[in-house]
Amino acid sequence: MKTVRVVAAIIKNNGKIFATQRGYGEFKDGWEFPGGKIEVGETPQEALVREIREELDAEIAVGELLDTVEYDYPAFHLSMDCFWCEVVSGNLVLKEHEAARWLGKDELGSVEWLPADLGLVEKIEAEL
Ligand SMILES: Nc1nc2c([nH]c(=O)n2[C@H]2C[C@H](O)[C@@H](COP(=O)(O)OP(=O)(O)OP(=O)(O)O)O2)c(=O)[nH]1
Ligand SMILES: [Mg+2]
Repeated sequence: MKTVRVVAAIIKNNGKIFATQRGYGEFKDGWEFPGGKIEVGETPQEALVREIREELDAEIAVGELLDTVEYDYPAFHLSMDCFWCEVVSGNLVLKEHEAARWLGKDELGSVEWLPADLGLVEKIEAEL
């Protein structure tokens, strides 16, 4: 099976996490952490800065790696590095997503996360 290497931003502010709802494609309407596929020649951190510019029109500071999610979808293996991040500038404009919410510790279970994200969400909950 092919492996898809992805980076995701766990954007935190005031104890809340920024969750986004996918606006197109196979996983449309599923909730995720913004980010995307690492391109050839990029470090994971560089890819994440680029993806957040593209998807949210914002500049972030990439902090520590929280987890690397390994998950088998029917059509591919997902390997996703998930970093704690903070917004440095910009207003988080939804360029590709259909919705977004800031979720506190007790609200993390209130959206329909993509299947690969469930373990990660528990880990975030434990650390918030
Ligand atoms: N960004 C992101 N992708 C996730 C998460 N969970 C999860 O299973 N995925 C999957 C969905 C996609 O198959 C893949 C990442 O794709 P993506 O659609 O964000 O990639 P991208 O931004 O580069 O978009 P595209 O140009 O390929 O359409 O990882 C998550 O929390 N965040
Ligand atoms: Mg994306």
